Amino acid sequence: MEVVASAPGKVLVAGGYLVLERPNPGLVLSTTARFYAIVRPIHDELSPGSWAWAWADVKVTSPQLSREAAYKLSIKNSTLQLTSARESANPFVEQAIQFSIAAAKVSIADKEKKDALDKLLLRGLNITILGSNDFYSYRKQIEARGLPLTPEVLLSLPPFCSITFNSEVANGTGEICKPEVAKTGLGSSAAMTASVVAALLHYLGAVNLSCSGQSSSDTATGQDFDFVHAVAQSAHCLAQGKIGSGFDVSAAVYGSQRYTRFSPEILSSAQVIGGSCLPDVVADIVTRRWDHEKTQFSLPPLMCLLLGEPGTGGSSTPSMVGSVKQWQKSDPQKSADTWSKLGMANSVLENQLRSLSKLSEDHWDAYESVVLSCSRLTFMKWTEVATNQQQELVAKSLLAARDAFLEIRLHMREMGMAAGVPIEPELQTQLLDATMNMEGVLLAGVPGAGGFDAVFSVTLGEASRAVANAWSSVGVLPLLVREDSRGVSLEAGDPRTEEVSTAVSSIQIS
Ligand SMILES: Nc1ncnc2c1ncn2[C@@H]1O[C@H](COP(=O)(O)OP(=O)(O)O)[C@@H](O)[C@H]1O
Ligand SMILES: C[C@@](O)(CCOP(=O)(O)OP(=O)(O)O)CC(=O)O
Repeated sequence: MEVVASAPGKVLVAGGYLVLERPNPGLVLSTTARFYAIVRPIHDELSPGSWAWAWADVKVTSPQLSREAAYKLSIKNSTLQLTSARESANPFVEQAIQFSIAAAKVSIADKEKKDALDKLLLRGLNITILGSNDFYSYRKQIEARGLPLTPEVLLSLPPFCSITFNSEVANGTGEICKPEVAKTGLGSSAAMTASVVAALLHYLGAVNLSCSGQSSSDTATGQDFDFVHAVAQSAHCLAQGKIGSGFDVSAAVYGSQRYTRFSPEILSSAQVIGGSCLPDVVADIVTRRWDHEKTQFSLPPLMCLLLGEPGTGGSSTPSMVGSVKQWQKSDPQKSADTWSKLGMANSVLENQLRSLSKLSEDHWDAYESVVLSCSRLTFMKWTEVATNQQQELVAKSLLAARDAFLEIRLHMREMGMAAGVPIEPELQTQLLDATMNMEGVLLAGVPGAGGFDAVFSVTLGEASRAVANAWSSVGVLPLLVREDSRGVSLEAGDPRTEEVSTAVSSIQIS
């Protein structure tokens, strides 16, 4: 018996910083970049007498990191003890395993089923973790080999490539920092945690994800998904050592959405885990009333999400959040004013994108013809393409969405300036302005907390190709990631065997 579950990476297109405070929403798109967790037993059968054992074996393999970790699992406490080298540890995976097993035990009341669960655990857990190439940056390797910064080069990489590390850097104290995986900013830890939790909870019979279907609207309200979310969110916060807004975990579980954060008090028991035992903490967490809100939201038809890596270096979200919070304290009036303007602009953007989705449902022909015509024109000519009332509505909404986004960027820049952090750095501003002035471009911005990470664009029709070419020519690497509104999903099998048949694998770059 083998269970394979996957969860997507995210792009926060609007609501950065504000989403940290309830009830401000964030608009988050889930992506085609996915993490996969494969769970199978280590032993095919339970050896006689082993039912009385107190410990089970757990093996976690990360082929891309060439890493294998071995643990002993306490059947009574659901806790793990690392038995392999310390370097093999992975806090996100460890918390995901411990929380999932404890949660599965809490969710199963029936004595016979509890015994069956213990027997399954005693057969050991063999967990394999794989992340799509899209989560990792290959820019440096591409440049080092003198290859062009094009999506075609990325496409030629074998799937689930081994991961390269940023070079070790001294941190000023003479200490050598731990090398960090070079990332593209799609929320690898959240997607990885969600995939492990989903696969384990399904494997242990605590949830049934088999009917997860293809559309996120089928799954978004399911109790099973709420259970996966509560467990994944708690494990992720504990491993991360901080409570962010949680939009990344929510997108990994439910897919694209309008997200309002959970009240951080829900995790108060998880924070004091040092004192209380894990099963009690998990019993508390899964019975809490989780108050996060996720409403259906995704890009309207014929729109495309494109990401690019400018390669100007990464940024640290926690320190940027710290600076913004500091500014809120030191200048409450001005910061409240900027937040209120940002909140309004975010809401206009959301409403315009919603009305575009609605127009596409109600008046498809008008919608299609305007969007496709606009995809070949710069925004200044967009009103000219409308020849009837419905078409005019579509063109007006496109322009209103664009204006709202320009306003968002303006206030994000203001916020960055006031807080002393480069939320939309000057170099990015030039790139984003140039992109937003191209034919068929609706939006171009810095996702999430902003900074020097990836940039994104939302384009119309086939315009993404020209944008990708333009980005390549100015040294911005267009990524292969697109929007995919699906959250957690059960897979038919090991993604490596599925992808082998389709992959166009020519050059080895790692
Ligand atoms: N393919 C992989 N297999 C196992 N662990 C991985 C893999 N890719 C990333 N990780 C782990 O995921 C974590 C990423 O966490 P973090 O740096 O917080 O990233 P993010 O900001 O993307 O969430 C790290 O602990 C890293 O070791
Ligand atoms: C500032 C934020 O509101 C958004 C940060 O979004 P990013 O997408 O930049 O996040 P990371 O993947 O953690 O770097 C913080 C939050 O909501 O937790």
